[in-house]
Amino acid sequence: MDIFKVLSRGTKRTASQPVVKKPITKPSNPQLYNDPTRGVKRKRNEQQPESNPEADDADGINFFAPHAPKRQSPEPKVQEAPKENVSKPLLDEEEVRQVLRSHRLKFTLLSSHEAKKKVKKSKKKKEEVKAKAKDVKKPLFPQPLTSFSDLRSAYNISTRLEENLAKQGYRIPTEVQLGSLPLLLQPDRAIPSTAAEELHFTTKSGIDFLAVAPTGSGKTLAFLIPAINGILRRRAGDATQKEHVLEAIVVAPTRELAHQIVNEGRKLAQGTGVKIVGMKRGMQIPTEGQVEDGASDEEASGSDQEADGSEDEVKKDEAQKQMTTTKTDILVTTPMLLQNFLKSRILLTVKALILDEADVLLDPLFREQTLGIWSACTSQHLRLTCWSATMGSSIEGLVLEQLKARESDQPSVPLIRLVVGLKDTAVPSINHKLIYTATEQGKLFALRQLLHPKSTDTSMPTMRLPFLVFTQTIERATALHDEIKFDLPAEAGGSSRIAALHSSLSDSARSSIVTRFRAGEIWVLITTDLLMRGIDFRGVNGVINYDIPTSPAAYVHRVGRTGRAGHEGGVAVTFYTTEDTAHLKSIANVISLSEKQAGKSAEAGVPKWLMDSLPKVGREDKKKLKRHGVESRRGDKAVKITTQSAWERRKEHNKLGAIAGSKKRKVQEAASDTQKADDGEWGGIDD
Ligand SMILES: Nc1ncnc2c1ncn2[C@@H]1O[C@H](COP(=O)(O)OP(=O)(O)OP(=O)(O)O)[C@@H](O)[C@H]1O
Repeated sequence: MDIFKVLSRGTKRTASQPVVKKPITKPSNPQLYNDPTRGVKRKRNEQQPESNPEADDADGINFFAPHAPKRQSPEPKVQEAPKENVSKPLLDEEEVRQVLRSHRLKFTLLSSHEAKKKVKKSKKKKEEVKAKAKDVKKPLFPQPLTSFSDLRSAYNISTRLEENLAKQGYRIPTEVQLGSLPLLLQPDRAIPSTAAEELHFTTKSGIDFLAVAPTGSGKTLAFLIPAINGILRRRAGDATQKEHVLEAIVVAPTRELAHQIVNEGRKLAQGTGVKIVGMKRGMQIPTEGQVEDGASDEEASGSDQEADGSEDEVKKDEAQKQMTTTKTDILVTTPMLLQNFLKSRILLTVKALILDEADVLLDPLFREQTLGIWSACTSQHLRLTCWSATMGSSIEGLVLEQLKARESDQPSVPLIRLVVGLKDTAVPSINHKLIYTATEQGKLFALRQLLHPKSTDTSMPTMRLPFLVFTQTIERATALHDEIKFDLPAEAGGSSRIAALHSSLSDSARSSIVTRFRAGEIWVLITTDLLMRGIDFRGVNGVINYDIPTSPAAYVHRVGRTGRAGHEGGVAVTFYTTEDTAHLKSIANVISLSEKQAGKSAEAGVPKWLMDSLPKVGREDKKKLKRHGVESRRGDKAVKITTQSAWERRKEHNKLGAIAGSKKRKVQEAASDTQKADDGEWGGIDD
């Protein structure tokens, strides 16, 4: 079997691949592949939905199978509108509660602006104020999405979008999709008006939304489907709209993640007429109300018109602007790229602002740029959605504060939070392992044992390539790469199989490494926290925290690069030395909570003696660690990963490089000899 194919094999079936009957192998990750109606006690006389034989065959576990797809015309209409009438009956309240409970979905109304207004009116009556204030955080029980077929039958999504989902091989909604899609597609249908009235809010103008769901649980689809469908729906109501109008912005912390979202979005939007573009340096997008630039433009054009031939020049200028301006419906960007472009410009047309990895986007590192983008989106109809696997209460507080600040210009919109499973825990299907080494060199030794497992290494977990190795700094990533790049034998590809990826590389180098890793050409990718969030490398079998993560959230995101989309067998190894023990407790807590969640003994990842002996980490120390990492790994000295001197290392590498080069040359020579021999035999056809 071709090793490259094995390494790059994805979980999804593409349209071109045939449906193959296979034995039922249900992945264990409870975030995926669940029966969305689990827990619902169905009434006897209830009509059973028709099953979709293809979906049944492919998964064998789709108990609530989608309706057989209606026949479509061979080439569906571009920009097809979502249909208007809705007939699918809703689940009753008891059924809704059962489904949400069994999938561990918890919805909370974080703010209801109307309730606050009422509180203000009755300011004098203290008790009443207290009672109303309690109303502000209330559990909610919105309708769940019982199957992807309901997206069309109950929530009006465009047929083309529904088809694209099926084409991508998505059969059953994940838990975060199950919980969020009805609310984001049609909040007034997902939450009955009586429930909203009871809590003094209305969903007429939509909702703002926070979702906290494990890594690899399908949050990208959960925000892309409503974004694309919202554009199609609005477009259907405005026949005059011919051009692409920027209606949704997705902000992600890294270029790699932004690029990935663009790709996912384009697959979903194929044939719908919705355009998705990734922001680039120097790119122009149409803006309105350019407070500073707009004024000078007017002045300039006024004076131009007075001069001879100026009208033509103005037209030329306009045409030039039009040509260089990128028109799109959805823009995916990093905070820095868009904020640098925006400066004082305003985006009036944007109706959806999506913050992927919202906690880091609203962290001090990116806060200014993210808030800058948010305040540039001045539409009254702007709705915010925030997504992450980890979300501290301070981030929720910040979102609430910002929404309140915009309250005077906005209609009354509730902020609803969805938490899937336990808040801030890693994907439970991963096997977590903490490995102690006394020294830094011990870590290198242990890493080599993982690279070249021997049957005698019983203390070491078995890790299958490919894997990701996280270090604390760029310098350490580079140094570790230098150290181990010749560790794999030349016959297996040698140094070409190991790469380092960090932010000081050029854009093209970064994207080439990501492409090669996705294609299975690179087997060990050494990186920094640049790659810890959002990146979906489906074939990754293991994550090695060569240097400990600097926060529990960083642990969750780093190890979440494996065990994605229900895949079992992912291994997360964290090395720690004596210097790390002071910081380890909060990470050990996440590990033991994840193990418990997976139904394993809490001691499986962290032995009790270790947990008991680890010191509590103080608030200030946590902050310091998050900001600067482990002290001893900063600065020049920390870069040294090996005991060998640079000279010795270089000598050894040169030797290994020469051996690898000579082997490669021999192989090439042998190949060219064969070619020559072949040529000789063939003789050629002379023209
Ligand atoms: N309903 C589904 N059925 C099967 N696979 C799915 C489904 N939804 C998403 N996936 C797959 O799950 C993988 C992870 O999805 P995604 O990248 O959206 O996760 P995420 O929740 O955003 O993770 P992270 O928190 O790490 O960013 C992707 O490969 C995606 O194609």
